Amino acid sequence: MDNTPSKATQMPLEPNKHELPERSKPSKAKKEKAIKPAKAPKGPTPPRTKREAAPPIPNDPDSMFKVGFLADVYQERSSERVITRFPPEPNGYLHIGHSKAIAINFGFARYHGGECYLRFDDTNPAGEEKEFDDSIEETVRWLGFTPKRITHSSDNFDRLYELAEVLIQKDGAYVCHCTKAQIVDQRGGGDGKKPRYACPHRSRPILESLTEFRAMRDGKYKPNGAALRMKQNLEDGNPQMWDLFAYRIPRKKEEEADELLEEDREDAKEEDTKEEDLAPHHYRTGDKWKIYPTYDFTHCLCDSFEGITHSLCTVEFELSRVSYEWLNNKLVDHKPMQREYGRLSMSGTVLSKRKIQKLVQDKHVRSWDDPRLYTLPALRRRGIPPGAILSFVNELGVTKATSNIEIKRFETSVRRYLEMTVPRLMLVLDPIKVVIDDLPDDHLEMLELPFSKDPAYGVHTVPFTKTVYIERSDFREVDSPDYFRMAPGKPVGLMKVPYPITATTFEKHPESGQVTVVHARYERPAEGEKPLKPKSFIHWVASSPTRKSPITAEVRIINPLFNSDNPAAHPSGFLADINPTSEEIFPNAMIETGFEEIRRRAPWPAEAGENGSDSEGVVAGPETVRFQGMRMGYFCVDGDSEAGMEGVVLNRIVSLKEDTGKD
Ligand SMILES: Nc1ncnc2c1ncn2[C@@H]1O[C@H](COP(=O)(O)OP(=O)(O)OP(=O)(O)O)[C@@H](O)[C@H]1O
Ligand SMILES: NC(=O)CC[C@H](N)C(=O)O
Repeated sequence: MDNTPSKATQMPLEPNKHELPERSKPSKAKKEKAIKPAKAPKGPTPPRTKREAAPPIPNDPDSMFKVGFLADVYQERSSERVITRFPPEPNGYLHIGHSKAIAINFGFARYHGGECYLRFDDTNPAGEEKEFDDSIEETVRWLGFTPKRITHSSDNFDRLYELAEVLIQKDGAYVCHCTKAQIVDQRGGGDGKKPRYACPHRSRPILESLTEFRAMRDGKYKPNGAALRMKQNLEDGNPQMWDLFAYRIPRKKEEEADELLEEDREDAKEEDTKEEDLAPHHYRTGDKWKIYPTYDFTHCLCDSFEGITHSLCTVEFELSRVSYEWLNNKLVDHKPMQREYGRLSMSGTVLSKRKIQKLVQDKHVRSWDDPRLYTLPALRRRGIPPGAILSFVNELGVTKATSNIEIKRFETSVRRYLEMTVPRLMLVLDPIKVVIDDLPDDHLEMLELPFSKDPAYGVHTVPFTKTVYIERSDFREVDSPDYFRMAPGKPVGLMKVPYPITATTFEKHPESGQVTVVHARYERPAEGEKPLKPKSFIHWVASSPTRKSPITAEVRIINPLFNSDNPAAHPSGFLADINPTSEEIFPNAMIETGFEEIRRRAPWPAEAGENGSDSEGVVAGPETVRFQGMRMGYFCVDGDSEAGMEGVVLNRIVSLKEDTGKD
């Protein structure tokens, strides 16, 4: 029997989601007012975009449960203790969309004083792995949720099998040997518009189906040679009632045709031919089973076994609600209530496992957790705090409509969160040396810098010496009246340094012509004179071997991985839409010494889920070392860093929302 996927809403030929793409996702100053954009020389220019208009952050992190869709869902069934589940298939890493499902399922239970289980929906052995199981669990904990129980659909394989026999005995299922084409025809053809008619096997005697089902179990049939179908209602207008599969004999390698890339499609076919007779190996049950229950048979029953009260899933399962209830009514007493909410999808990126795999395989990105991706491990590595993700989801709210979100909006939300939470320090991405000639060689002044606008964060000290480094883009060889940073003859403030400095001369590399050193004068006023007031202040770091300053680092600036909002729609394929400057590397960045304290105190502030010492959270990784690099953005330490203060690698989490000069 051919198992090629088909349009689910019209023709639910194979009830496993991998065989049913179409049940599927909707096609898927002291503000320095004086600082003006300047034509900077090469190098990073501090961000100067206007403040993005963004919706206000709901003050209440539980607002999504108090009003709207989820409040209504609760009202429908409020008399029992709430039990929910988050049911991922362990066949890949979770992505941003899953954070909504996690926030909803775990959050709903927590809000109502109930419990939520993490259930691995492992009914499709091809592609499921323990590695994904582990990663998913860690991600859920990283988001700050503790599953009350961790279960697997496969825990119930014996019980499900027994119930399948019961269903046959109740004349509610039959073994079918039709080909895919025959089944399509029985269901009214490809568009479902022709008359529907019963499968010839539908009327076979109960005992015969029972014998054949046992034969399926015992290996008499090759993959797809027979299937157990539910005897539903062909008259019903809902395709989810047209005798869905309950059990199937899968091939070793399954196609996920909804996501299959053209180039992979050919490979997959070849492999399928070679391996088609091999039974798949399940990562938990091994080779015990040759037959596997479908999603439609499994999910509702497992929900019932676990005492789930509210089974919350995404809208593509709305039509499935009827079959969900039909089967539970036939076989079990406890009846969970399925309700469907809108998916969260991100534009400007790809979330499909196969596409991400291709990006990794072809080395467009380093790995599945490359910070340019929108898998949750990638967002974690990029330094986005779990709280920022939850706040983003809460901000969007929950309705039945799909939230199609632009990367820009997500970043605005993250930026706002970081602005209120992380400490600040000075970091120079692309340094240029400044020698303040009139300061003594051994000048060492310790200056106090606050870690935040919030005094609770405290202060730290940084050395100020004769040699400092500033951002290359903060210097211009030729001054102009509309330029307010460093240029010959123009005083500029160094943040928190008592007096301004004025560039006097500069040296250039004979070949590259690049400025190598700027010489400056310290504008200490003579007795009785008023100090000069610079029009702008720039960030800097000092050179002080005794104070171990600066700390050097490689900084990776994360830009969008794709040029367009819809990479999948690119006529030459999504790979053709890759942004060649999705990652900019600054190998010689410099950080001031406050970094040591931030690193020591991380996670600072502590985030739910990053509480390394607590067995329920996850071990705080390098990404929990987060700070605002003043005027430059928000940064975190990348796992590629070495352990000490040498070999630090930073990722820029997001740029700053404000124009330059914000202290
Ligand atoms: N984009 C999304 N928005 C909201 N919820 C989602 C999204 N994607 C998956 N979910 C929900 O997360 C839960 C676990 O999903 P699972 O990993 O099994 O789904 P999936 O549809 O295979 O995901 P994928 O997008 O990786 O194909 C399900 O309840 C599913 O409905
Ligand atoms: N009902 C659901 O939440 C569906 C979960 C299921 N693992 C999926 O395919 O997406």
